[in-house]
Amino acid sequence: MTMTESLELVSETKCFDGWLKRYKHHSRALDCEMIFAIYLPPQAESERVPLLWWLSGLTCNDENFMQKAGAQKLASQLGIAILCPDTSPRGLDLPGEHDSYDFGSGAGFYVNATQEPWSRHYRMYDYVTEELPSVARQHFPLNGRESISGHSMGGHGALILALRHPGRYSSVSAFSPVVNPIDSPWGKKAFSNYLGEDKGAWTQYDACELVAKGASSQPLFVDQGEADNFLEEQLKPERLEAVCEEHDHPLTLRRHPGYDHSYFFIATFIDDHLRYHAEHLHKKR
Ligand SMILES: N[C@@H](CCC(=O)N[C@@H](CS)C(=O)NCC(=O)O)C(=O)O
Repeated sequence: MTMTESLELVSETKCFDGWLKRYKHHSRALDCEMIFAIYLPPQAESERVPLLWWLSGLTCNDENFMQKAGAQKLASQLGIAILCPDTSPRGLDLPGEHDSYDFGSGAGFYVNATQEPWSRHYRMYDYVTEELPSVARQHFPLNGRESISGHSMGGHGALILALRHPGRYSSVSAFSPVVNPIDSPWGKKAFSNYLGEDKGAWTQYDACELVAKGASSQPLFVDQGEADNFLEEQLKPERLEAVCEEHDHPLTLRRHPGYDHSYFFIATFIDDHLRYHAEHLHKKR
């Protein structure tokens, strides 16, 4: 039996004939109060609509994408809902949690932490794959079809969730993803603290490792700016390209000269991603 979760409406704003709503709820997976945002297109007033998950990057919450990507106009036309979770548990004060931008609050990395004190709350993998989908199904007119996308740490999240759940997401895409976190400074810092020093436990959260393992054959669509200041040290898209090539895994990797890591890059290409996801979400089965 599933319990109906209660949601508190934080705000609602009409936008391109649909509604942008923010809700607060108690997360059982994270054991704290969380806020998420959902854009409901106008079609949701009379029918069930498909859902695009958007996972944001370091320092973000549920608002960055909704305020900066400019996705609502086309999502409204295409009849797609978009749900943005926050990027970490909130309202806690664990030791060191707020000391740096790339670890702790705003930096949950979409993993289930196993190390104290993080393991009590930092279970973003379960939150995004189990708890929030169940909340969304209970409260919104969704038709059960889902796709997923994200940026940077959230691009990593989108790729690993899709690779680990074959058949669940109709399509997956990412902007500037951390494709090989087990070998990037951001990933090493997060995984050693959340998961411990046993690197065997890290590989289940690494897109390159999952592709090498043949976890799923889902095509990957990635956009990367060539003027991104995190490109060489943290993101390393050439690693994903090489492993996909070696294992014959379908990948579309577009490199865009001059674009950086910011939401201006995302806003420039978000329509391509929305159309890509709409094509898969609306496909007749
Ligand atoms: N030092 C930068 C690094 C963090 C960063 O670039 N975050 C990206 C995701 S990895 C972002 O989306 N920032 C929030 C925004 O641009 O709205 C900062 O603190 O903003």
